This record gives sequence, structure tokens and C-alpha cells, in this order.
Amino acid sequence: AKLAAARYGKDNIRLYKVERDEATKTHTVYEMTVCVLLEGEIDVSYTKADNSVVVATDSMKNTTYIMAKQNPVHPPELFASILGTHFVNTYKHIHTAHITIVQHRWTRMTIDGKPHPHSFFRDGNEKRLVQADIIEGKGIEIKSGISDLLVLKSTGSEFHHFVRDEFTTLPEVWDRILSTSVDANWKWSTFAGLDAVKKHVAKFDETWAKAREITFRLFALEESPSVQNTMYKMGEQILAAQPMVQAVDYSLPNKHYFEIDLSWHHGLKNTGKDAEVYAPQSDPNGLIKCTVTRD
Ligand SMILES: O=c1[nH]c(=O)c2nn[nH]c2[nH]1
Repeated sequence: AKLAAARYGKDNIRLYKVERDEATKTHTVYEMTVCVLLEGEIDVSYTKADNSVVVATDSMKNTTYIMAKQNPVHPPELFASILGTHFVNTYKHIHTAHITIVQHRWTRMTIDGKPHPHSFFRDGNEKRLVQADIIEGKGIEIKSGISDLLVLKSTGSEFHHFVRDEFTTLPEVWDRILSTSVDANWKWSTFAGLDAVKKHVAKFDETWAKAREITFRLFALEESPSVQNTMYKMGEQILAAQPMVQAVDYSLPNKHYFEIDLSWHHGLKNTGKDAEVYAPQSDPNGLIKCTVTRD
């Protein structure tokens, strides 16, 4: 047998950092979960029980906290690039670092119409994601994203003219509820190294905000003929918004809400245009995926 592939590290490194602005007494907080996976000349630790090549995963956890103390942790694309570059530069036998960051939401409270200096709330399960691969001799490959952004519209969604055969029972619909949990990511053109990431650092927050706004806007405004068509348009608009983005992925579950026929109860109308009470379905769910790239 032979070792075909190997990478190892520490997963679920939970990290919080506060930035204190002494002048305004305003705090800004960041919370994230980090995964570090390293690749390189580490085969003998698997094949020969030779641990001389092993940077302990505990040391990777320690390093993550030290780098967070000594460097900015926002935007997550920058911190991931700093962290990964550290490992590749520090250990000559490590040639690739895969850094994943899942950033959680702490949104500043507004109290008496004013942003509060040090109070925040978790407004939703939505996360901001970064996957950065720091590859010695190649550069830094970054995928940014959003996940678990749960949305619903109560109309403005249709689905008809699909295949009808002996397997089909789904009725055609011209007015339906549409709900999904947005997983979207956008792949940046490869950065030459950490300096290039720093040069373009403003683009990461900008593009995250733009991707989020495009998603909300198209979801709300489109008279959606299908999940497929609406997500394709979202991908097109993100590409148009940021020339440095080379590809956009969407993965959208279709979270169904079924009509409930109550006509057995004294003819109570609750279907079609009279539908008001629905049964939200936890499973099964549609799952629609796409990748949109440049021509
Ligand atoms: O938007 C939709 N796309 C589909 O492919 C599908 N299949 N059932 N319902 C659906 N809705």
C-alpha cells in the first residue's frame, strides 16, 4: 500500500477578539471557528511512525491564538491568508496550508436610536465563510461565502411547464411560497501572496456585502420561475460586480410549504388562492446547485 494523500491539523478552533477604540470607547467584536490543515513532507509520520516531521495540532491551535493577538482578524480572508502563510513560511517541510474560517454574527445593538458601544446580538444563524489555500510556489487561493442565510417569500414564485409523465403528481403552480437557506461562495483569482491579499483587502468586505445584497434583491424582486433561474441570475450579478471573482457557486435547498386541504371540514376553503394555512416540510427538500463562471 502507499500513502496517496495526507493533510492534518486542528479543527473547531473557537476564537473571539475584541478591538477597543480608546478614543471613542467603542468596542468591535469578532467570533469565528477556524480549521487549520497542513500538507507537506509529512508522509513518514503516517508510514514510519516518525513524528519528527509533525507540528503538533496543539501547536497549530496555539499559533492561531498568537497570530490573532498579533494581527487583524478581519476581514477573514486576510486573517486566513496571514495564518496560512505563517505555517508555510515557518516550517520548510510544510508546503500547503488549508485555512477555513466560519465567522459568526455579533451585530451591534441600537439603544435609544444609537449604536451601543459594546453590546451585540446574534441576529441569525447566518455565517460568513472563507476557505484559503496557501500553496508554496503558487499563491493564495481564496473562496469567500455566506451560509445558513434563511429566507422566505410568501408569493412571487412559480413553477410550471416541467416534465409531466407517469411519475409526476406535482401540480403546476403560479403562486407559491419560496423558502431556502442560502449557501453561496465566490472564488477569487489566485493571489500571488500575502502582499497581494493586503493590496486588495478592501474588496473582501465590499464583495461580501454586494453578494449578500444581490441575493436579497433578486430573491425579493424576481417573479421567480424556478430556483434554478433565480440563482443563475444571482451568480451573473456577483460576477458583474467584482472582476476579480472567477466563479460563483450557489447551493439552495428548496424548503417546501405544502397546502392543507380543509374542505372536508364544512367545505372550508384553504387551497389555491384561498390557501392561508400551510404545513412547512422539514424533509424531503429540493436541492438545487449551480456554478456560474465567465464566458
Ligand atoms: O424551483 C423548483 N425547481 C425544481 O427543480 C423543482 N422540482 N420540484 N419543485 C421545484 N421547484
